Amino acid sequence: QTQGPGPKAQPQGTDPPRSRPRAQPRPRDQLTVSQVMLLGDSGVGKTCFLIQFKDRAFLSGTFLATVGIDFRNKVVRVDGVNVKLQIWDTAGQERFRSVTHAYYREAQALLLLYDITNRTSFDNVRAWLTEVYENAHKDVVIMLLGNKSDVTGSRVIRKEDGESLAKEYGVPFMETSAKTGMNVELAFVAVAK
Ligand SMILES: Nc1nc2c(ncn2[C@@H]2O[C@H](COP(=O)(O)OP(=O)(O)OP(=O)(O)O)[C@@H](O)[C@H]2O)c(=O)[nH]1
Repeated sequence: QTQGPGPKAQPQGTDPPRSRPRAQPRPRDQLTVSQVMLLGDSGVGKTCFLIQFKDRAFLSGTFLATVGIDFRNKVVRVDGVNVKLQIWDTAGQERFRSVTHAYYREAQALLLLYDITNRTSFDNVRAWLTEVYENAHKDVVIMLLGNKSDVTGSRVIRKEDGESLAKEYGVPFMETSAKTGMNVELAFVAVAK
């Protein structure tokens, strides 16, 4: 004769049922915070680069030089992990250098921009890197970006020149456009990674 369904007898000698373990946050749900600093000469497009990343917008024809430092947050997902980027947009003008210096040490990543239509901004990359090596944390992640790559007529810095300068300093390089959005997200994700 087969037994019908019914409550199963608790086997003798077994442990009492335990309460369910509290769910631990999986690594993919954790939020990592990283500080990223935008550097480079005044007018290379740092503020536009940040606005393009944050809002996917480009304010054409307007140039309001940053005063001191400004910052915005954005969360990016890298390899299944959420990374909150705290992005500091620094003033490129010399007179604000002492303000921005104070932030170097806290930065975990630096995006150093030059303008492909402006030779001086490219030549000044060496001076920016000297400042970085003197003031930033030794493990800081640095990336060199040739911005305004959407401009074709007045380009004065070839892509190869940017690549070889980056190679000389052992940093990764990309050409970007804060206007079209080309490589903007990619650059932030690369440093977040
Ligand atoms: N065509 C083009 N113009 C750009 C691009 N990025 C910025 N600009 C223009 O360049 C000018 C300067 O841009 P900003 O983003 O204000 O420059 P910045 O580096 O933040 O300048 P500071 O705040 O003084 O350090 C503005 O007139 C922008 O419209 C780009 O990718 N392509």
